This record gives sequence, C-alpha cells and structure tokens, in this order.
Amino acid sequence: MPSRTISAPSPASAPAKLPIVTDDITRVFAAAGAGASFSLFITLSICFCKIARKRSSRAATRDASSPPRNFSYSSLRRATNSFSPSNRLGQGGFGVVFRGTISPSTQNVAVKVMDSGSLQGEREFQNELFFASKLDSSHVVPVIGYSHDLQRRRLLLVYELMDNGNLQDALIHRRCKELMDWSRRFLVAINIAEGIEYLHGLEPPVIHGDIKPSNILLDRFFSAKIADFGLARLKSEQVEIVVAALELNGDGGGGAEEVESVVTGNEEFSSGLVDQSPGSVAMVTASPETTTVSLDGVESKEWWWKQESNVERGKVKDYVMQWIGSEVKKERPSSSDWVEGIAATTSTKKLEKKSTSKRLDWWLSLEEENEKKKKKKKKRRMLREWWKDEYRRELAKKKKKTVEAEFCSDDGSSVVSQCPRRSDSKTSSIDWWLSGERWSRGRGNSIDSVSGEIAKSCGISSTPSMRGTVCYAAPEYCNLDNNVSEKCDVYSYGVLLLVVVSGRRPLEMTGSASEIQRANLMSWARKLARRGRLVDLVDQKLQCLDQEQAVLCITVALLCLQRLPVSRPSMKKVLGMLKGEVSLPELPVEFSPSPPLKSARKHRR
Ligand SMILES: Nc1ncnc2c1ncn2[C@@H]1O[C@H](COP(=O)(O)OP(=O)(O)OP(=O)(O)O)[C@@H](O)[C@H]1O
Repeated sequence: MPSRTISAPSPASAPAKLPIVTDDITRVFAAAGAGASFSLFITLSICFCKIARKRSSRAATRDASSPPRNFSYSSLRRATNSFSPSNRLGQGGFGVVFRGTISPSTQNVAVKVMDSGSLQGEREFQNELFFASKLDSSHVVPVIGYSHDLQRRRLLLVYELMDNGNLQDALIHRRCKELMDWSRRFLVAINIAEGIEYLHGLEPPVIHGDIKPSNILLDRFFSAKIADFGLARLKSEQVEIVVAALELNGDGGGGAEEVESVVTGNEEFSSGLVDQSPGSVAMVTASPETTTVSLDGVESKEWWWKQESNVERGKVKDYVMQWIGSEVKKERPSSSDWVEGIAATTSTKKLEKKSTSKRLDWWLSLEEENEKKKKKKKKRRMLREWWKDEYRRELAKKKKKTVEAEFCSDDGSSVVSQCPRRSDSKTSSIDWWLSGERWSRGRGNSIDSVSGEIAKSCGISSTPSMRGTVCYAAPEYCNLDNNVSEKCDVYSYGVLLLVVVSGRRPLEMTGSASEIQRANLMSWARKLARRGRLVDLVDQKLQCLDQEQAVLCITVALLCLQRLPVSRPSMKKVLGMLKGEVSLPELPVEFSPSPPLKSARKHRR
C-alpha cells in the first residue's frame, strides 16, 4: 500500500511562490497610491471648498468695515438674465429693481438700476453707498455692492434680496396672509422701531428722512428691515432744538404758542448729505455762476472729507473717495474747475478750450434736464388742480357742511400742524395735502407723484420728494429750512404705525360721504381718540388680535404725530412703550375722550 507522505517542498517548487509575493507588493503599492491620491483629492477639494466659500462669503456678507463690492456691469447683467422683465421686482422714483443671482456664490440679490441720466438718481446712489459703509444692523437692508458703467452711463446698486418684498405691497396690495396675523404685524412694527432707534443711536445720528411702508422690506421670515437711504442724512452736531415763543395768527386767537425750531450752528453740515453735497448743488443749480457762488470753492471731494471727519474724525472710506474723486469728477467738472477755468493762463489754452466745451456740454445737459423737470412740474400742477376741483365739486354736491366743518376742525391742529407757515383757517387739511407747494420740490419721477396712484386707487402716491413723502413727512420737514431732526423720522413712524394697525393708506378717498371723515387716517385717529373709540381704527380682517396691544400702538402713533417735534417721544421711548418697558405718558388734552371744554380752549390759547 503506497504510503502517503507529506514531503517537504522541493527546492524546485520555490520559484512558483515568487509571483505571489510580487502580487502582494504590487497590491500594497497600489493601495498606497490610491490612498495617497485619495488624500490628495480630499486635500484639494477641501482647499477648493475653502476658496469657494471665501469667495461666496465675500459676496454674501459684508460687514460695515469692508467697502461695498465693485461689480462689473456684465456680471450684474448675467445675474439678472439681461435685466429680464420677468426678474423685475419693482420700480421706485429712480429706477427699476431686478432680482438676480450672483455666481459663483448663487446668492440672491436685488439690483437697482438707476435711471440713466437722472441726476437725482446719482445723488441717491452716492448717498446709499456712503451709508452702506456706516450701517451694520439686522434691521437695515444691506448694500452688497455697486457698479458704475461709464460707457452706458448706468449706476447700479446691489442689495441683499428681501424675499417678501416691501411692506406696502404685502400689507395693502397683496394683503399677505402672514400679515393678517396680529402678532406678526406687531413684530413688524417693533422691528421698524428697532431699526430707526439704531439709526438715531449712531454717532452722529442718522436721519432716514423717508420712512414709509414701501421703504420697509420683509425678509423670508417677515422680519422688517429699513431700506432706501437715498434721502438719509447725518445729524449735525450743531443742530440743537430750541423752543421759542411765536405768535400764531391763523386761528384769530393771536395767542403765543411754543413752537420748536432747529438752529444750525454750521450751515455746512446742517442739512446732511442730500442737500449739502456741492456735487448735488451743482447738479441742481442750472448755471455755473450760481454753482460757483453756492459752492464757495468747496470741492466735492472736500465735502466728503468733511462728512467723514464729522463721523470718524479723519477716517475716510477709500472707495467713496475713489468714486467721487475719479468718476464724478471725470463726468462733471467741479466748482473749482469753474474757478480755475477763469484763471487759466494762455499756456493752458488748448486744455482750457477742451474743458470749456466739456463744461458747455454739461451745462446744456443740465438745461435740458431743467426743461424736462419744468414740463413734469406743469403736468403735476394740472393734475393737482384737477384733483382739487374734483374734491371741491364733491363737497359742494353733497352739501354736507357739517362733515366738512368736522373734517377741518378735526385736523384743526393739523391745518396748522401740517404746515405751520401756511396756517389758513379756511383751508382744510386735505387742501393742504393736495396743495402744490408741498410738491414744489418733488423728485422728477418716472412715476408721477400725483398721477400714479390717485388715478388708480384714489389714494396718495408714496413717491417721495426731496423732502420726504407726502403724508409721511413731518410738518417741519416740508419747510425748506434746515430744521431736520430725528423727530422727523418719529413723525413718519407714527403714520406708518397707523398704517400697520389699520392696514390701509394714510389718505384714501372712496368718494362716499360716510368715508370722507375717514379719508385722512391721522385725523380719523385723532377723532377716534376724542371719542374714546381707538379700536375702530384696527384692521377688521386681523386674526388673533390683541386689542390692548393694537390700542397701545395707535396711542403711541398719536404721540409721534404731535405737531411740535419737542413733544414727540424719542425713538428709544417709542420702542420702550411698545415693548411695555416704559409707561405711556398721558395723551395730550385734545385727544382725551371727554376734554373739559373750557380748559381745552384755554390750552389752545
Ligand atoms: N433688496 C430688495 N429686495 C427685494 N425687493 C426689493 C429690494 N429693493 C427694492 N425692492 C423692490 O423694488 C421696489 C422699488 O424699490 P426702490 O427703492 O427703487 O423704490 P421705492 O422705495 O419703492 O420708491 P422710491 O425710490 O420712489 O422711494 C421696492 O418697492 C421693492 O418692492
């Protein structure tokens, strides 16, 4: 029987094992290679992600210290799909706003394209950029960047996109269901108050100058943010509020009344960015002579320096300097150019000839601009006249003298209050609102301030003038002095608060006689206060209404709407009252439900 032996491997079988070893080594090397390339891939992708995130975060978030980003025109054109009408978000006084997506960060933005050739648009553009570097609050719509395309004479501003659009639309036009919930509406009112309080708390305080629902934007959580700093200004340190005794002749009483006026120690800073920019003055004044006189040899560059030094003592934002220094100067000769032009020597005659023709072009373009403005003004005046006639005809037809008398007396304070200098007891408040003088400094808008909304909805347009927006602007704001303080914003907030609570415009005419007394929201609120029925003003369609809170809002609004700026509470107090941290002061006697007649008369005197 053959025995089965397990023989030791013969030397001959040894070479057969070699391929197995080589295989292992290859596998080890392959694994190591794969590992190395995998880790290289991971490292590279991490690096790539980091760079991409850095890039996107540069576009997405911009803290106050970093300047707004300078976008190329083509990148913004790409972002908005060639400014496609389907991306149109809305139109303001100075141009159209488009939705866009910035690549590669895929951040959603709103791109405002200023009307080409609009001088006031240019001014708003400068103002927005200036404040973009100053403001850093969750209650302010951030400006991400800008673009100035010299070839096409286009100025563009890039903002963070606010998904729920503006408050005016959401509240009045769309009747957004989210805003039908009282708590959300109240939160919106608080957000806005916080935003204004932030602005007023800065050093120096920033006065927005155009607080109104269409300048309040809502993000995707319906958190309200303040937008549009085109009319904003820095409050001068020299502005102080003085209470002076003044004779009032309007009501025949002739008694002395305390009237607040604002004294400016230094004219240069008093009216802030909008009015004081020599560039702006140069843009508004038509002739170079007046420009030279009004500018008094101050260059736009110097003006920006002064604004800066007023805030940060010498710190200057390079981008503003660069922008003003290079671009504006390139396009528009400054006042000193005019002066220098006169004193030019013969050796520079050639240069002078060139610059003179440039100036002439510029001057002619200003003339053209002025002509256009005049035509628009004429059109507006005609429309106003027509509207006034209509209103008067309506009044005469209904022969409701009592209603008219009530309307006038109700706003009796407001006839004087809305425009103290033109206190005419025969003029009703609505006449005053519709009076031409109020619009006399209106913006030359693409949407006409009067025609736009009155014709459609019998409401008042929310398009602003250079002195704020009709119905929202404080009485002292309409005077052309420099008496602008934070209290102007407080007044506008008062109107806005009434709009938020009532869910309607400040001035609404439906034509029916019963509606006339409600036409002016402010005077209706005053009337209801006297009757002790403030709750009647609250939007009927509100859900989960906290009646106490709503009445508190209306009361605070009435305090904000007082004629004398000194009587209005500060924004800090307003916020405290709304949050229940500060107790409500007594409403002025004219708002008390049953005013003792004699003492009320005495008080008026
Ligand atoms: N950041 C934004 N996000 C979303 N929508 C915006 C944004 N900015 C503006 N809009 C929309 O574009 C509209 C026009 O804005 P714009 O600031 O030009 O004008 P306005 O404030 O309505 O009017 P005006 O300039 O005459 O005061 C706004 O009402 C709003 O609906």
